[in-house]
Amino acid sequence: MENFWQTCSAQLELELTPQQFSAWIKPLVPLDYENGKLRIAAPNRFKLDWVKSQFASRITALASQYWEAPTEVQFVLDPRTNPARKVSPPTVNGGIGGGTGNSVDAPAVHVADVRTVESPASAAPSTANDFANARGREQSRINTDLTFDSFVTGKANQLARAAAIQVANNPGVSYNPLFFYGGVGLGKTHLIHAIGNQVMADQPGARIRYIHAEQYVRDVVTAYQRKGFDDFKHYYHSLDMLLIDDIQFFGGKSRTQEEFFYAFEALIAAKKQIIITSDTYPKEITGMDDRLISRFDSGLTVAIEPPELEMRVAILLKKAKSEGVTLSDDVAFFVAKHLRSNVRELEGALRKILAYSRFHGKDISIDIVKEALKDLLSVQNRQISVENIQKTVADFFNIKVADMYSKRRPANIARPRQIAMYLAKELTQKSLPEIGELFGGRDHTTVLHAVRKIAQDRTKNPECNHELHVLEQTLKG
Ligand SMILES: Nc1ncnc2c1ncn2[C@@H]1O[C@H](COP(=O)(O)OP(=O)(O)OP(=O)(O)O)[C@@H](O)[C@H]1O
Repeated sequence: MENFWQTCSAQLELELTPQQFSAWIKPLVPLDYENGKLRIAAPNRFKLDWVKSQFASRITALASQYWEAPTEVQFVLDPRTNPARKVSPPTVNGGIGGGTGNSVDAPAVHVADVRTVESPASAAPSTANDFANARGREQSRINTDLTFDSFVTGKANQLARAAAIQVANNPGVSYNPLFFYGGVGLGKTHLIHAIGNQVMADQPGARIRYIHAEQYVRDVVTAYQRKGFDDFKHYYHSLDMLLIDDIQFFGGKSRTQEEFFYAFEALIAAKKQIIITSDTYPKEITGMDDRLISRFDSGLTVAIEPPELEMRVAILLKKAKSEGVTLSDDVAFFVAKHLRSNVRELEGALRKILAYSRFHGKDISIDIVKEALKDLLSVQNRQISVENIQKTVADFFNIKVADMYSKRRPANIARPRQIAMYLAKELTQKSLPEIGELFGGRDHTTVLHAVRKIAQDRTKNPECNHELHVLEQTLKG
């Protein structure tokens, strides 16, 4: 059973984001396996319900595959962390998300769960004492692996890294807040942990806190339930540095935004550093209060772009080296040429290659890579993704990928965006509404307009036709 759990965890780690993996899968403990029934313990009811709804079918499939027989997976509360205890009763109407003036922003999917669980924000300090004691490295939630040393620099992120170093050297002084934005898996989280690590090393007593925006929302919910806003405020307002990740999750959550606004004002006034990440630039975050948007933009806002080829190669070589493996340049180039979207994808591919070569006892060569990444490469070859189209078109017209999702309309951005929409319709199976969604939540009629306009231009304008031809060839590889 232990072996199964290792295999299953390794697989899920590949499939999920690091945050998802460490929040949901890591805390699970396999208990026993008997007569085709596997029991897995979760640390609390909140996690149990969430894991059951989100991951049960995947874990069941992996278990059935492993034991080569249909397996029933049962999730139970971990008896060690849950001696029969009283759970506070659900609040009645008017509680979380009740639509009253007092409502608070439960994370959309968790509303029912959050009400009944003692500590939904299991990673968050939950009592006055915990808040008061939230000191030091452990409480800061800084990941010590994510440092400037392990961060590879290239054109795509050199500005962001320079700003990060500047802020790490002069927290609260140079740029406040510092705001990083960019697509998934491009190193935003890594970079803010790197700042945290450096400041922690320079000032060991500093009260630093890294928090994912979803967790902050849950902290607000918990504070609301326990009438603990004084502790909450005291904790967040007295930090020396707040690193808040993926702030787009605050969109539409007005109570969270209000609390964050107070924390923001208090910290900035006290010259305490705030660093924020988001998948898009401040003005583009949907459902965000204008006062917050203007404050986000009041320090320095820097983009992190998808890594270029040389940087992808450097990342692969460095990551392999840290695993004690030397990759040949040929192999690194091969992988980097085929996988272009983000660093997380590169890491996943490298893990697969290393596992494959260890398992088969063979040295890593291009043939081994082709075998190990068979599924990934065939998907890449067969399917052109909208993400890929956006990146290729942005590169071609020398604009930022983020402009593909942005609401900005200058012609030098609007036209490439229309071309990307046209290509998305031509080269993928996506519907107009799906494409609109992938271009920053635009309406399908906007996509339709773009598709028609570019199709028409193509017939009339040879230069446009040529551009599209080049782009199509590039995308088809
Ligand atoms: N420039 C880089 N050098 C080395 N590793 C990197 C770099 N950029 C990203 N990574 C690694 O890639 C993985 C994904 O990066 P990270 O989690 O920081 O992305 P992100 O931009 O925060 O994405 P998301 O918005 O999905 O959370 C991490 O393991 C990180 O260490």
